[in-house]
Amino acid sequence: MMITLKNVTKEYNKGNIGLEDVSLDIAKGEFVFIVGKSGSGKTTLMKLLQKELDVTSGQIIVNGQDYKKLTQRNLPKFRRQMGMVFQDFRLLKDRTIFENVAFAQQVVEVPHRYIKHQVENMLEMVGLKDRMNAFPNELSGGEQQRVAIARALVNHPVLLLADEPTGNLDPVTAKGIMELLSEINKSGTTVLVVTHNKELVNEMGKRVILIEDGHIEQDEIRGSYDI
Ligand SMILES: Nc1ncnc2c1ncn2[C@@H]1O[C@H](COP(=O)(O)OP(=O)(O)OP(=O)(O)O)[C@@H](O)[C@H]1O
Repeated sequence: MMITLKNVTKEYNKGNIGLEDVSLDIAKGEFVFIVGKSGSGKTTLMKLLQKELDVTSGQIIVNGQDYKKLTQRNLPKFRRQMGMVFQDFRLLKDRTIFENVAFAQQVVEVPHRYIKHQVENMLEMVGLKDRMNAFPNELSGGEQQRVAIARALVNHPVLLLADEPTGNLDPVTAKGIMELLSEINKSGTTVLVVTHNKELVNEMGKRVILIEDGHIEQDEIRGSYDI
């Protein structure tokens, strides 16, 4: 399994429940949509998976690593196995497209001579190699999201977590981004996508997990999103 949650509960201060007694298995290589109303617990799940938050009770195991045994010291290295993509892209505005993607590699101290080659390969995959010297504000929203995806993938993560990756994009661009995520999945990366985009969820015929009030309400292999 890539992801296992066993009876996971996350309780915030003042008794606010983020997730309650959630158990879940996601196999290596799966593509999964996480859907549900605002406040249902989707972001809580993503933050627990990134270990940005700790569980109140229960167990999380990702790629063989039990989160309880993950020390603060090992956390950065562990997180490098995960790529993350957000609704608001989160690119560095004063860096070029190339530098934005290269930055992820400099952080992990990839030898300089490899960086250029790998960054260019990633930008080629997302169709933006010819824009590598542009700055983020010279790109459309969809293009910026492609850069963010290239950045998330440049260290070859086993797991890609995307929180509302198409939330700021028009329907056609959103579809292109979902198709790109699907292609990435086909090359072996496990992909989890939180989204409110019903049309795309229904069109893509992937596994859909519906969260409601901190519980898994529905989990279907080729699911749809009707609520
Ligand atoms: N830091 C926090 N402190 C207290 N309660 C919180 C905190 N973060 C989230 N919650 C509560 O936990 C529940 C789940 O929130 P979460 O952010 O996971 O929902 P969501 O499904 O991601 O919503 P959205 O679609 O609006 O992003 C909500 O009731 C929310 O109020």
